[in-house]
Amino acid sequence: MPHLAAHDLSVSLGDRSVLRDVSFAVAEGERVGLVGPNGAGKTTLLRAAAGLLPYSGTLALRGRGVRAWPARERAREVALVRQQADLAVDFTVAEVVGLGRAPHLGWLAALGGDDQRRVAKALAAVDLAAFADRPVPELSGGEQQRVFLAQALAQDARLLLLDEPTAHLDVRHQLDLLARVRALGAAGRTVVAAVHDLELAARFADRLWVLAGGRLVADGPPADVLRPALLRDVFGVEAEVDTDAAGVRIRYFGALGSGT
Ligand SMILES: Nc1ncnc2c1ncn2[C@@H]1O[C@H](COP(=O)(O)OP(=O)(O)OP(=O)(O)O)[C@@H](O)[C@H]1O
Repeated sequence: MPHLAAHDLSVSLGDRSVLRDVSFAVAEGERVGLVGPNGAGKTTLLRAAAGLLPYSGTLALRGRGVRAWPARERAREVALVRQQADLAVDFTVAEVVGLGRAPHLGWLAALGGDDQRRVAKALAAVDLAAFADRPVPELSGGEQQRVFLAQALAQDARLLLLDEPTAHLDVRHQLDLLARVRALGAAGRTVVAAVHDLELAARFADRLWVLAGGRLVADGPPADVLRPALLRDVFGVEAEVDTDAAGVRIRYFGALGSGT
């Protein structure tokens, strides 16, 4: 049974049809890169998969409709790391990551020894062990992003939905984070991550989904999907693509219609 599967999934927000007839299946342990132009519906797809949006069609987590799962049970199975999560309160890094343990604890129960160990492990996994006692609002955007990834890791969900996890990261932390995400897949976690940088997406993912105008227009191995014709038609850029054992490299010549 797929870990996550959709059939003719459609989502409307307000009176706008944002996802249309999207079908896919993700196996346990697969790493999917979700790419597409601004406004294509990537965030919406991730939020729907987390059970946060009404939809039509089917969207099943381990064979059961995502909205049919009791919220607490679903939170042990799925973690969504949003774009630019805002934190208004002055929690420390360790406290915020500790919140990821909530679905595993009794009502208002304190973290036990095992929870503390998982928090420490999650902090180490994102290279933030030294930041445990720092207030989160004082951290840089990229550091905060790693805190929220650590929170999802501490949550110990089998399915990680990541919305632009590398957006605020410097290049070392981008590569480092995606390598860690790859390792999570190898450890049996399923990852679906929206990533704007197509080369980075190709580097970590087994499979790319390309969304355009709310439709899934391509689904396959990165080297098959990232062809010049698709880059032109979907992303509006002229580019050359080299594929070899080291990965996919894209040389951009310019945006269509911009005269560059
Ligand atoms: N609450 C809302 N009501 C109406 N339309 C919305 C709402 N939220 C998002 N949309 C629209 O849905 C479309 C898809 O948005 P979404 O955020 O899923 O795109 P995205 O692919 O993640 O974009 P980006 O790359 O810019 O983050 C956009 O056209 C957006 O304007």
